Amino acid sequence: MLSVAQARERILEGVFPLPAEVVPLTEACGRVSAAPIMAGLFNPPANVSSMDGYAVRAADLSAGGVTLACIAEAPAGHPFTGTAGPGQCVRIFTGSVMPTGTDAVLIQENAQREGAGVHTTHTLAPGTYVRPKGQDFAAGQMLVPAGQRLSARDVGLAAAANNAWVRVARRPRVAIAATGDELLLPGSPIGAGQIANANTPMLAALLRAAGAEPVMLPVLRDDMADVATLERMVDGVDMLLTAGGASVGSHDLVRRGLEQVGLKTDFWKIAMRPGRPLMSGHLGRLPFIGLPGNPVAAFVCSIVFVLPALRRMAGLAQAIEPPVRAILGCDVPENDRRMDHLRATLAHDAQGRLVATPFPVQDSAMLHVLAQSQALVLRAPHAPAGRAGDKCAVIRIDHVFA
Ligand SMILES: Nc1nc2c(c(=O)[nH]1)N[C@H]1C(S)=C(S)[C@@H](COP(=O)(O)OP(=O)(O)OC[C@H]3O[C@@H](n4cnc5c(N)ncnc54)[C@H](O)[C@@H]3O)O[C@H]1N2
Ligand code: MOO
Repeated sequence: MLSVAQARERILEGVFPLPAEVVPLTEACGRVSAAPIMAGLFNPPANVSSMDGYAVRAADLSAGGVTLACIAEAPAGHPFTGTAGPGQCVRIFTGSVMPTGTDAVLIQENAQREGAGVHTTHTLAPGTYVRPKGQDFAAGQMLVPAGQRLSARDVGLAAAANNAWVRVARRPRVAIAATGDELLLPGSPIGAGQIANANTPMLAALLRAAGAEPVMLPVLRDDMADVATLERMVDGVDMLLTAGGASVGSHDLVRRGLEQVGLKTDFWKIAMRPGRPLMSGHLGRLPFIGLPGNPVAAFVCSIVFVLPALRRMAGLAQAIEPPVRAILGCDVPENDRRMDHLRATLAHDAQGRLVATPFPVQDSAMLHVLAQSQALVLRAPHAPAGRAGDKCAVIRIDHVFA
């Protein structure tokens, strides 16, 4: 059986960066830059004051005190067009362009205004309270490289650099089809043997939080012909996910149903818990991942396989997020040959270390446990028993909404 790492590599080899689109800056947060964001101007655009006060010539200020002639007032946005000569100053404010001839700012707290005169006993080094032109960035400078998920900070930076639009990777459109005769829409009257479909809403939410556009397909019956109709529902999508019908039961027909309409299965079954019956392949050129039906397995497989594939589609340099170091909060038994992903809470101990404590029952149908978990503790195949306090690696699942 393939290892988790091998399966993920195979999936990543079969997906490619999507074309770019141009979006208004206000829509850019969370998107991935598809071209470098460049500075269209200098910031600040000129030498500007960082305080309210008087633009002075530092050489004019002497230890014994001096009275300067205030020749103009130049608020931010209204630069003084003249020149301040020796013995002269200009009333300025935070953000005002430094008038020609001045080189320092006397803050108003250290000055006494006497009619047209400004008296001070303070001395200043040249450059005091002056932000030099381009201190933050220069015109033509690259500010954000391509292939980076844009933060609110990046949006502020791009705006300051006079960009109204940014080029970003198109959001991947991901079709999701749950399978199972027992599934009904949440909120339906539930009859004997029926359950509410948890996977479609959960996966749609996860995908949306990861920057993709979920396309929710109808629930498929446990019937090969019904599964085969999927082929007609995936026009214009970038990836197809199914959930359920992946295992060996005679009703688990996703693989066989899709193979009838051209699915080329790359692999089926991997050394992973939860998620052994994971499938992967291509339907024509469309990447396909068949998730197991148990909702916890479907979620964990999405974190481990689908999100990296989406990162690659978005053009992010790092498709696989490295696990985080933690220590175990309780003993764990030795592992078998399947890489395990134990649902766990996270806390900090007295030394500030991250402590991951797996739940005692790790059934892959227990959504309440999953919802209370903040991390998946990774247990390598054949890992020996672990003791509370031992180091471990975890995948955090407590980021916003995911
Ligand atoms: N004889 C074997 N049986 C099973 C094996 C095996 O290797 N040999 N593998 C087990 C493992 S591991 C998993 S995981 C499951 C995966 O099975 P399927 O992918 O075929 O999923 P289903 O049988 O369709 O459903 C499993 C379980 O999950 C419930 N389910 C399915 N879809 C949803 C949904 N959208 N919302 C809520 N719950 C859902 C379904 O009712 C079942 O209870 O197979 C094991 N069996
Ligand atoms: O993958 Mo299954 O989820 O171990 O139950």
